Amino acid sequence: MRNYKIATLTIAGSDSSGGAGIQADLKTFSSIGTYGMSVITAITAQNTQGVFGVEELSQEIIKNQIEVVFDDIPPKAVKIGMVSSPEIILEIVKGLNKYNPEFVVVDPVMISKSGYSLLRPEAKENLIKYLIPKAYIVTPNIPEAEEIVEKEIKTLEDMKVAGNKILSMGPKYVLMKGGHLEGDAIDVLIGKDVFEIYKSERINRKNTHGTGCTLSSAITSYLALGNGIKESVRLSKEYITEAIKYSFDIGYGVGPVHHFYNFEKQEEAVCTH
Ligand SMILES: Nc1ncnc2c1ncn2[C@@H]1O[C@H](COP(=O)(O)OP(=O)(O)OP(=O)(O)O)[C@@H](O)[C@H]1O
Ligand SMILES: Cc1ncc(CO)c(N)n1
Repeated sequence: MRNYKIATLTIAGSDSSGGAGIQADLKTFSSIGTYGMSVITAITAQNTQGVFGVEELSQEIIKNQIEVVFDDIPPKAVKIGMVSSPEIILEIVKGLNKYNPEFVVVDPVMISKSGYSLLRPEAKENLIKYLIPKAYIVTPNIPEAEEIVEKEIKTLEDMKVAGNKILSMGPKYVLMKGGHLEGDAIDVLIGKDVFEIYKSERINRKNTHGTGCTLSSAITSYLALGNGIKESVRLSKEYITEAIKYSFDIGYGVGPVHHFYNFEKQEEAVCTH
């Protein structure tokens, strides 16, 4: 059930072409039915063909955005995406410590689909040491997980081993995303007493710009709306699978996934005035 009085926040980078980053996150929040807000960490000049420039925002304005948002509309769940520098990571961790949101979803964004690095190499240490331990759930894809555990991942068994290693770094749950392997798209959820496999058929489409951002924002929304972790991931996997199925050609490169908007009657949305 949608509830526009439940706020969700994305702390991430802007994608000027609207397919990934902040823009994908806000589209997902709206489509699932939470009130979306944003703290922008960096601006990327990006389109379906690649990333052509990045400008990080200052620590001051990032801190300022976090404080004014939390002081006015405390989000129930927060998603963290592109956080490119060690200093930006520390600023965000300070904010999380100050406000203690119930759910923190960390998508450890490192490299864009087009191969552009969105995390400075020197930021990896802070990501692992300070941000991942704050996560309720962390959602690495295969290359990100390989970078975090410093080991190659080729099979489902490798995914389990790496997932457990990441779990030992402090988050409550790890969702290992298998989109980069061959065959079915298999994601694995690992927690202390949780082990779940989410499987969908691989959809043969080139337009997968923003899949990771969309999945982690969907999890953020479903958690905020009161679903448990397994149900949140199940619903999010369903969301991303449909979004990829109906992705479309726009631009000359890797197009975006499609966000569905179900404009139900006003009275069906929970939104008391
Ligand atoms: N071709 C596909 N068909 C079906 N599901 C897919 C496909 N590609 C990815 N997925 C699913 O999409 C979700 C995102 O996974 P993926 O591994 O693509 O994330 P990502 O690499 O972080 O994305 P991004 O490049 O946007 O950061 C996962 O649930 C994955 O299983
Ligand atoms: C700003 C931004 N965040 C995340 C991604 C995901 O790769 C991207 N392409 N751009």
